[in-house]
Amino acid sequence: MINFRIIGRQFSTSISKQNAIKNVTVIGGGLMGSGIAQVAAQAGQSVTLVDVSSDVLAKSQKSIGANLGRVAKKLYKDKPEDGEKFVAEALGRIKTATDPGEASKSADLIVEAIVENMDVKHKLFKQLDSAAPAHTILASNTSSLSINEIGSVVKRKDKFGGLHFFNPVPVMRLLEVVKGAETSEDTYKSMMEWGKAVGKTCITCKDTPGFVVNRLLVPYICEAMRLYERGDASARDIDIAMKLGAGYPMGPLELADYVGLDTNKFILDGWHKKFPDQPLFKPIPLLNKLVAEGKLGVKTGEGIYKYDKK
Ligand SMILES: CC(=O)CC(=O)SCCNC(=O)CCNC(=O)[C@H](O)C(C)(C)COP(=O)(O)OP(=O)(O)OC[C@H]1O[C@@H](n2cnc3c(N)ncnc32)[C@H](O)[C@@H]1OP(=O)(O)O
Ligand SMILES: NC(=O)C1=CN([C@@H]2O[C@H](COP(=O)(O)OP(=O)(O)OC[C@H]3O[C@@H](n4cnc5c(N)ncnc54)[C@H](O)[C@@H]3O)[C@@H](O)[C@H]2O)C=CC1
Repeated sequence: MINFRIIGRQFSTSISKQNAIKNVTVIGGGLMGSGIAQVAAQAGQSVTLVDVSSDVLAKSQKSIGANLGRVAKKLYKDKPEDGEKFVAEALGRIKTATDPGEASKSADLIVEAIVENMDVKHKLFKQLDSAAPAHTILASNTSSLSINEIGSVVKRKDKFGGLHFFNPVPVMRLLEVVKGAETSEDTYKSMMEWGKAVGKTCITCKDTPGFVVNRLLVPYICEAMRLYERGDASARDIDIAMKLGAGYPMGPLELADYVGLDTNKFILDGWHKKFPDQPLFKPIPLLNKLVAEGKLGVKTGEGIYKYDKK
């Protein structure tokens, strides 16, 4: 087992002996999917990364290469040639594809990380359920939707659950493993073992809105946006306050841009629809305006803040 640290966080690239999952298909090559593909490949697994867009896949491969380089720099500080080998080998384990059905045929585990929309996820999971072998576990990386509701369209309900990663996936050490009402004990154990094998500390959570982290974090981010919208403090000062006053690595408004304002809006709108009386889930005009203008945060070069385009 190789252990290493990044900014004080412990990582491991071991493959657990009990982990029977060797072939992983990740659907969605955006922010989260590319990170999930990276950590699985780093752990020695064969990965197929799927997206509807070839352009997205080309961009993902580029960012995975760069992020593997950051990991290698720390892992092989004194042996850069070994670092180059590590990057090349991990990249070599990642194939890309645009057809989810075809890419499911050899998967032991499929992790879905596409847009946060129930209808789109349902359509995809129906297709995956009919294309994947009987033993394949299907999991969603949803931030806020119900695992039971997403899984309602699959026949293999015992082999369906939630695997919720955090952004940036290669750095954040937590994985929330979510048991749906019909997730079997075997599936749950396999998901926990796989999480450990890709270097994460796993916690278990029931299928409740936002699981643990987002149920606490999303209302916090939303309250910061409302504070800013009311003009109570500037964006910079709100972020400085939470970094220096509460010890957070990023302020809430920086974090909103980092997660993606579209994702924040998908989460809030979904919860508001389900729980219309909960004041914490009420729509935020500023968020709606920025998303309508295509200002989605870091990924589009502008959100609450402006960013240099790469
Ligand atoms: C919406 C949801 O459903 C759930 C969510 O994900 S909610 C969001 C959860 N995430 C957070 O809360 C993130 C909070 N922010 C942080 O932890 C930190 O600001 C951060 C790790 C993102 C960046 O840290 P930073 O110190 O500000 O910046 P930076 O110097 O670029 O990165 C720190 C280190 O991480 C490494 N790093 C950052 N991103 C990386 C990546 N994608 N891959 C590999 N390494 C990475 C960098 O190489 C750097 O390493 P060194 O310090 O050794 O050079
Ligand atoms: N952004 C974040 O910080 C986090 C997001 N999540 C969740 O992960 C999921 C993905 O989020 P992001 O990676 O941020 O989104 P993103 O917008 O960066 O990536 C989504 C990708 O899915 C692709 N896609 C859409 N429909 C598809 C389909 N039918 N088949 C294949 N690919 C398809 C899109 O082309 C896009 O590249 C969402 O459910 C989100 O809620 C979970 C944790 C953190």
